[in-house]
Amino acid sequence: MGSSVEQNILVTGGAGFIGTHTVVQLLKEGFKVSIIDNLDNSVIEAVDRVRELVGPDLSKKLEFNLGDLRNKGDIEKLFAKQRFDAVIHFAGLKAVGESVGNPRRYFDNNLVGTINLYETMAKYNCKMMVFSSSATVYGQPEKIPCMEDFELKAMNPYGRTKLFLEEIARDIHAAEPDWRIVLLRYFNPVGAHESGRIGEDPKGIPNNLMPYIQQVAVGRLPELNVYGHDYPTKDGSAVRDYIHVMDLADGHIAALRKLFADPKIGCTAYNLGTGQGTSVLEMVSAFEKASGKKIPIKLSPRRPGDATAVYASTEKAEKELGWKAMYGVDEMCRDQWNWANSNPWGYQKKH
Ligand SMILES: NC(=O)c1ccc[n+]([C@@H]2O[C@H](COP(=O)([O-])OP(=O)(O)OC[C@H]3O[C@@H](n4cnc5c(N)ncnc54)[C@H](O)[C@@H]3O)[C@@H](O)[C@H]2O)c1
Ligand SMILES: O=c1ccn([C@@H]2O[C@H](COP(=O)(O)OP(=O)(O)O[C@H]3O[C@H](CO)[C@H](O)[C@H](O)[C@H]3O)[C@@H](O)[C@H]2O)c(=O)[nH]1
Repeated sequence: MGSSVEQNILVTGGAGFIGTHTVVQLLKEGFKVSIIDNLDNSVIEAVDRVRELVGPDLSKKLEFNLGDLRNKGDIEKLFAKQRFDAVIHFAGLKAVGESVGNPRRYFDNNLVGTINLYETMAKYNCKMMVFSSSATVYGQPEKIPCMEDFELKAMNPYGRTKLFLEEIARDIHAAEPDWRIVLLRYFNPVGAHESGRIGEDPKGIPNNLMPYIQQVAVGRLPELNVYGHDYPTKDGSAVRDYIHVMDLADGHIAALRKLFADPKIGCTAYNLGTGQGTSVLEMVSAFEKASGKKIPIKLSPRRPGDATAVYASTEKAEKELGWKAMYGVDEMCRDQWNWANSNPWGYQKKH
């Protein structure tokens, strides 16, 4: 199903985890794609794998630009040479712990980079944006499932950049109503493309659960620390809404189509989750089942700042974007393992 007119999309951070998976789907859906990425948290091999996955013909519609959103000139160069119909804005730093120790780096990268992007988009009259927000803007939710109209809170500098960037988007739209902005609040993206050719490849020791489990499974790490076993949940471990990265990628296509089709979209937030809560221990056992590997665990104290249970209300995205996650945790673990098993060191050739 290609789009009738070929639309040109700028994807910031397109070499990263969610970016690469989304670019594959965009190309398959008939969009033309330009990536801008400074490769701060990614490698060019990931973009090469995207080309390999979509094949030589669709690869002709993909352009990679090495550039940093903090340098307005890098963005300007792209807009000066071609017209973009919309921007999907993934580029940003995302490590919560690092943001606590170095908030200036987060404010500089995430806020300044995004403001430069808006300025350049406005200058070239490109006023459609899909922005990567996060369930982190719900803080420690008092009620679950999280609904888009809940009060928003930030728990750390990273979360504050997402909250500020949501507020900035709402202010820009309020002042200039011709902007169309979709804020996508991702829950916990996991899994990989079913081919096992692209996936998440964090630098250093992973902070997030699934990349950590995956590195235990391939023998890079000895055991998983399960942070918290005394939460008031079914098995004492914390509950999250894990979502397959390919479902997430398709959520971006749905958001783009909504932007193009609905002049009244304004600036609107949507949750991208499955609506299902899964505990850490349930995730471990689903991964063991998918991989046939035993994951040694150590029950450890709670991680500071973690919420007990977070999952999405998916009604608004279903109703207004016509999008619903298709995959469950078994498929997420199957594809995560497929990626890990064939790329134990990620995109590196060998350690
Ligand atoms: N993965 C998650 O758990 C999660 C959850 C909620 C929200 N998000 C958000 O989604 C977006 C994408 O996340 P991801 O998991 O793909 O992360 P990622 O780190 O894999 O991808 C981000 C990409 O942006 C690039 N980048 C960062 N700063 C840049 C800059 N100034 N200029 C150009 N490129 C830059 C990085 O090199 C990287 O390739 C981020 O904004 C993140 O905060 C991620
Ligand atoms: O080694 C680990 C890593 C994680 N966990 C636990 O696994 C759960 C999920 O943790 P993640 O770090 O994978 O994900 P979070 O829910 O903490 O946060 C992630 O998803 C959020 C959205 O909900 C934000 O976007 C945030 O930036 C992003 O890191 C938590 O209970 C955590 O304590 C472990 O037990 N051991």
